[in-house]
Amino acid sequence: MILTVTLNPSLDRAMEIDRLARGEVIRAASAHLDPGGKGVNVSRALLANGVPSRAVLPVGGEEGAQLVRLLESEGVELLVVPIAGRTRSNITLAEPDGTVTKINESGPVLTGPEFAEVTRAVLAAADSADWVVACGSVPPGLPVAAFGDLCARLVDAGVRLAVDTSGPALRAAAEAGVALVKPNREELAEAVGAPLRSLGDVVDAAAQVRTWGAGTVLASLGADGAVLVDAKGVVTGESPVAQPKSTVGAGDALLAGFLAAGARGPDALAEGLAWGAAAVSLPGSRMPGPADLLRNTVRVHPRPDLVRPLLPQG
Ligand SMILES: Nc1ncnc2c1ncn2[C@@H]1O[C@H](COP(=O)(O)OP(=O)(O)OP(=O)(O)O)[C@@H](O)[C@H]1O
Ligand SMILES: O=P(O)(O)OC[C@@]1(O)O[C@H](CO)[C@@H](O)[C@@H]1O
Repeated sequence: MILTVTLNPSLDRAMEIDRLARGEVIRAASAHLDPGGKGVNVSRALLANGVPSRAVLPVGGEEGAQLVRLLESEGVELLVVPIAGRTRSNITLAEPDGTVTKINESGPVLTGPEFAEVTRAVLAAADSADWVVACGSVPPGLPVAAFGDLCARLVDAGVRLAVDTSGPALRAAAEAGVALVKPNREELAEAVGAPLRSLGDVVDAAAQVRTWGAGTVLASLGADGAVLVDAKGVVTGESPVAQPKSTVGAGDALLAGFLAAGARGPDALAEGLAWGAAAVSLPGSRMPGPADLLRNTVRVHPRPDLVRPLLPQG
């Protein structure tokens, strides 16, 4: 069983539009409402592929109730912690050329007592988990140090902990000695304070994050694929997508596939890439199931060309 923790979940509203024109009324061609938040998405992807998972999430207000209803209708096993604040709604605007504009609310305050309740739920359920996966932004009101303490408590308890977050929380997780971090290109560049222009830059940055304490770095690079750096070395890979629909949640699908396939080595990276590419081919934050996975388009490189430049950033 893989336990996910989403401290700042969301309702994800995605709309397909012709063109993002500032200051105009834009008519959406279609709209999707999905349960959202990075850990929530990891649980949804695992469930869609028959891997047992439970999701811990604080929820509040009408939006929170709707989020719970959506997740229950998908069959996601939940450990819900009620909070006073209102669960956020995040908006995605997707254009035909694959450009995605995302507007995320900061989310409700998570108070000290509410975080204590989340911590209690996580520690109680972690005993029976193969992995605990803590993902997404740290909500307002919660000090990064408190998030770091949660990571340290789980690591001290012998839990295999994977973290996908950004900014100071990413560094706090690495310093707590988590088994795995999954930054994307921007998050990794911000963590090391330098732009990443080639695969070699990514490998160097990942190596730096490992010196802070993280065991494995799985760096996701959008259309450039992903880079896996661990004690055994470096593996890279990619899986081209002919018609990207929405990249939202692709990183969560990549992480879910990597964990589902054992979380080490080229085979797990290849599985993660298949899940990430499949998520990109689906609209909104929809997570792929077995019928969406095209494993034969995945390429992994145990001896990668590290001078290969990355695609220019949009
Ligand atoms: N345009 C694309 N073409 C092919 N594969 C893609 C594309 N975008 C993303 N992917 C796949 O999805 C994975 C995750 O993408 P990305 O690096 O954008 O994650 P992310 O920023 O963490 O996403 P999110 O936070 O929305 O989950 C990549 O490693 C890659 O395998
Ligand atoms: O604001 P955060 O917590 O960083 O990210 C939240 C979010 O953008 O991440 C998921 C995609 O990975 C979406 O479901 C959700 O809206």
